[in-house]
Amino acid sequence: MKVAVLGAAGGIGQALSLLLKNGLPAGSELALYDVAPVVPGVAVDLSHIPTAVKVAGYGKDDLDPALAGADIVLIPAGMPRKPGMDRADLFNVNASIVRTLAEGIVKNCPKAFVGVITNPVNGTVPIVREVFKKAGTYDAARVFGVTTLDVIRAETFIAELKGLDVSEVKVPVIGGHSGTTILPLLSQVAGVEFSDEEVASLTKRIQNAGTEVVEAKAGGGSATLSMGAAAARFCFSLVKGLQGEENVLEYAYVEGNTGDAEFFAQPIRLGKNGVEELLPYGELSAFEQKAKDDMLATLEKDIKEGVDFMA
Ligand SMILES: NC(=O)C1=CN([C@@H]2O[C@H](COP(=O)(O)OP(=O)(O)OC[C@H]3O[C@@H](n4cnc5c(N)ncnc54)[C@H](O)[C@@H]3O)[C@@H](O)[C@H]2O)C=CC1
Ligand SMILES: O=C([O-])CC(=O)C(=O)O
Repeated sequence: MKVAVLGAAGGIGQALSLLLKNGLPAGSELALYDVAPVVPGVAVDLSHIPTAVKVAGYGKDDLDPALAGADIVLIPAGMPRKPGMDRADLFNVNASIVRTLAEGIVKNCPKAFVGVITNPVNGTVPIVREVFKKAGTYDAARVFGVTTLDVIRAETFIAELKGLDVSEVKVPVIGGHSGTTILPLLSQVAGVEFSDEEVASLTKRIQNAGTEVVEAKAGGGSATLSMGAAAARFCFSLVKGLQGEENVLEYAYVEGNTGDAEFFAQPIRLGKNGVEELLPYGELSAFEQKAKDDMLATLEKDIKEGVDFMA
């Protein structure tokens, strides 16, 4: 198993790479790519951890060898937010970074599973699709926008509020990955009752959790450690699917079949081919139905921005 992390020297990249070094199956290879000159050092540093995962660092001009033969590619490359910015404000800088990296994937490992972390996810995932389409190698089952951070935040906040064991809390989060496009389905959380006020305030907190971190970091970036944990969790699920484990379920932003928007985060079953099955997100409460109807125009605009960038 070879996993490539593109943007590996960044805040997310380093946290994620550490978790992968400690958690990938024995015999795996971890390829760390970044344009920042520190990346070989990050690889050397991680290589001193005694696990059976081989780490190599690749600088600016070595995207091709970093990607050659990769089974999974995770992309946390690009600029993070500062206070006062929306994720959409990152599009101009990050769109071309994602395009360049996707072109490298198409050239070197067109069958890899691609997990896109770079914001704005709502628009960067369509860019990856368009790059693959141009090359004639697009497979919707292999391209994922990583929305796992929304899921783990929802689990954490609900467990805190209700005094539950967080490992037992499962929360569906659908839609996109910014503001109101993030839609937690609190009506589907098993064994928990919420008042209308709790639904309203928890939904808002989950939607604004990224901004909560951006403001607390006061200009020093956005979520990196929790995102590293979220991306590692998603990657380990991809690995389990690849290895033939059954019933590996996750939520991710994919070109799916909900009929809501071209790309939409929904439940998926992972397997050897990536998305083995697109699953329905089930029944929505009146609150959730309205929130979904209200956000679709924003999500569609975000998707169109990515598609138009490649036109
Ligand atoms: N999907 C999600 O839930 C989340 C997404 N993000 C996004 O992830 C991205 C990265 O965030 P951080 O790690 O905090 O930023 P960072 O600034 O700490 O790291 C970004 C890294 O990308 C590298 N980079 C820039 N251009 C590159 C290129 N062409 N090829 C390879 N590497 C390149 C930089 O050198 C840097 O090391 C941001 O766009 C951020 O908004 C952040 C948190 C959650
Ligand atoms: O808020 C941001 O800019 C980073 C992000 O996507 C998140 O933390 O969910």
